Amino acid sequence: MSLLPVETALAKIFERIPAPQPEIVALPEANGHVLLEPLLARHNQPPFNASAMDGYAVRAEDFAEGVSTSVRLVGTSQAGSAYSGTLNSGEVVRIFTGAPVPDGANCVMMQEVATVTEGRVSFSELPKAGKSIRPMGYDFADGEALLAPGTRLTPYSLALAAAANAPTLTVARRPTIAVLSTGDELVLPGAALAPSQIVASNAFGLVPLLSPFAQAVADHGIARDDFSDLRGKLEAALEADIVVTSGGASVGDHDIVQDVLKDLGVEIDFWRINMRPGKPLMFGTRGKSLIFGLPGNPVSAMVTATVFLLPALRRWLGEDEPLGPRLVLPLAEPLPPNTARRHFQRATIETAGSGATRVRPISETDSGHTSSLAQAHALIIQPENDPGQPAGALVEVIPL
Ligand SMILES: Nc1nc2c(c(=O)[nH]1)N[C@H]1C(S)=C(S)[C@@H](COP(=O)(O)OP(=O)(O)OC[C@H]3O[C@@H](n4cnc5c(N)ncnc54)[C@H](O)[C@@H]3O)O[C@H]1N2
Ligand code: MOO
Repeated sequence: MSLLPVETALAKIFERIPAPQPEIVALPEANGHVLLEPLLARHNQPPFNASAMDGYAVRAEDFAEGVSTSVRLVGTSQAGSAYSGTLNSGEVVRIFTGAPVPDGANCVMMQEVATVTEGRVSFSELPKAGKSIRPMGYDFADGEALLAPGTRLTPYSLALAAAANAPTLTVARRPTIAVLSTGDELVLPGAALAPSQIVASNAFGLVPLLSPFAQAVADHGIARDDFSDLRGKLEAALEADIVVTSGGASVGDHDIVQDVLKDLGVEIDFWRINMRPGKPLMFGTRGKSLIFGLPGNPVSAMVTATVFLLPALRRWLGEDEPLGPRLVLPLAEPLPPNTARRHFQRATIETAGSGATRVRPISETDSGHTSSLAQAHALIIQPENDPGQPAGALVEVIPL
């Protein structure tokens, strides 16, 4: 049986991902979307030379060492209401944080160093040109490209978009996703378990894992290992851009997902990857729909979703780095030798007393062992046939 290398499988998936489609979203709906057009500043920020302090706007040259130390208070500039005149030699204007610096002034002295007596102001420090002034356009200039296409929008970048006066953004349309669990033995959480029944847990991890990248993730529930039940439920699921099944992906007599998919006209691109957990992953397409047949084992389902589906979704959205974040960290303890399959090993990330961050493999490797996956902070990517690594060796990890 030949098993497909992980990279080949990813490349085959990426080949089937459509080019990103534009969609315009208002800022409050834009978090997590990926920009398709650059964010361009629609004005200078700040729009005028602005004071960074509550204090007094002065001409620094009036205070050159040994020269006049007291100036005459002639007015006020506050946020939203500027001082209209020009500051002349020997004059000072009361100013507040964010307010426009009057023409002629080139320095703001904070009020803590000012003394005001009978309409005149003196300072305990020497004013210097440029002090406590944010020049017009200091943050960004009108027309400047602030965020590039491919940027995933965060609360930080959305605050920037608002500051740039952009009420909407052009982003990539997100796919709709249908999740379908398969298996005669499955019951929903909360039910009383009859003998040989298993709680269907996969969808409860997959839906929140995929949701940040999707327009909607619909849980289509459980299909039985019965051709017509599975066919009907898969047919409905195929309305979505992406269909994700779990279970029935292997070689058992009840593993009929692939047969039903073929019957529905799905073209299978590949089946079985050279990795553990997750070997029986299946991928195919029908028209515009992509179908991922994940293994039923709970750890295999979540790991294959992390290794293949998340990059597929990032690619769909046109993200810069479709593989997502990767770290290289030293091992906190030795990593045992690997088999011929690439191993995505559960691990915790810890910060030692010295402050060094290290990754500690979790010895549990069973693909049905959900509690160890829940404890893991990362997956160590251990290459095929790796002879094992000593503590301190650097390994690549996928943070979870
Ligand atoms: N003879 C062989 N047997 C198996 C092979 C093989 O190559 N030859 N591969 C093994 C590997 S590796 C995996 S992974 C599993 C995957 O099997 P399936 O995708 O067919 O999964 P099922 O048999 O349906 O279920 C496996 C296991 O997971 C439980 N399960 C299923 N769905 C859910 C769910 N939604 N939530 C929680 N748990 C679920 C199910 O009850 C089984 O215990 O095949 C190996 N066998
Ligand atoms: O692919 Mo399986 O996940 O090794 O049990």
